[in-house]
Amino acid sequence: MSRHVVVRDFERVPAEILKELAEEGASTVHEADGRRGAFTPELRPIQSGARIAGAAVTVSCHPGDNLMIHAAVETVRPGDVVVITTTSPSTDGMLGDLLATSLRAHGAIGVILDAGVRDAAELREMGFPVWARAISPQGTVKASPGSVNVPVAVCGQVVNPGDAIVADDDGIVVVPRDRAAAVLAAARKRTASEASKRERLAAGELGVDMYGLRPLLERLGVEYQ
Ligand SMILES: O=C([O-])CC(=O)C(=O)O
Ligand SMILES: [Mg+2]
Repeated sequence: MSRHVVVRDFERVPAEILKELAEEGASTVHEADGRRGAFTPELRPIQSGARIAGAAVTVSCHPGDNLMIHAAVETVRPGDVVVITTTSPSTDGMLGDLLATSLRAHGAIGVILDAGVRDAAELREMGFPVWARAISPQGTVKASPGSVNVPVAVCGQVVNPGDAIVADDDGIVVVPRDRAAAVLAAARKRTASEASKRERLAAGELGVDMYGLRPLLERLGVEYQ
């Protein structure tokens, strides 16, 4: 039988860094990390306008079974984002307002769920953000072992416990813990340069001039008629 574990303690990206990563948002953070870390876009937010960054608590569940989400709750610390996946694809509604209430009571600020979510209206009402593969009433059981706070692969990315998860209306990005401070510095720079570009574009300046793209268009053989 394979070994299943619940890891209680691990290092997290510091809260000051997470707070600022949330302000930068998923797309900027992804660019700032050399276009790394973006989840493929199958997981969609069930609400709009939520923008969070937190340290990952990871949960690997048997499909159709939410036992390990319950086991994960006591490992959550304030500010964490719970990243849940299943060992084979599932859209069953593994988490709803009750589990969200329990996770929130221990400090979770949101959930990334590579499976189905339910009680969508109640979750929106609670203001508890969830990104999920599906919304589904399909219930799940509590019967199979899994693991908590081990590395998980979700939507093309590996998430280690304690990594930074940044999620908003654009999607989800993971930043490895040891790169988070450097990525934040790069994101700040990018945001500053975007502010001046935004002003110039609003004033009518053309991207082809601002980015110096005319020689490129010419080199590529694009003819103006
Ligand atoms: O209880 C469950 O299995 C999932 C759910 O609906 C909830 O957390 O509210
Ligand atoms: Mg429910």
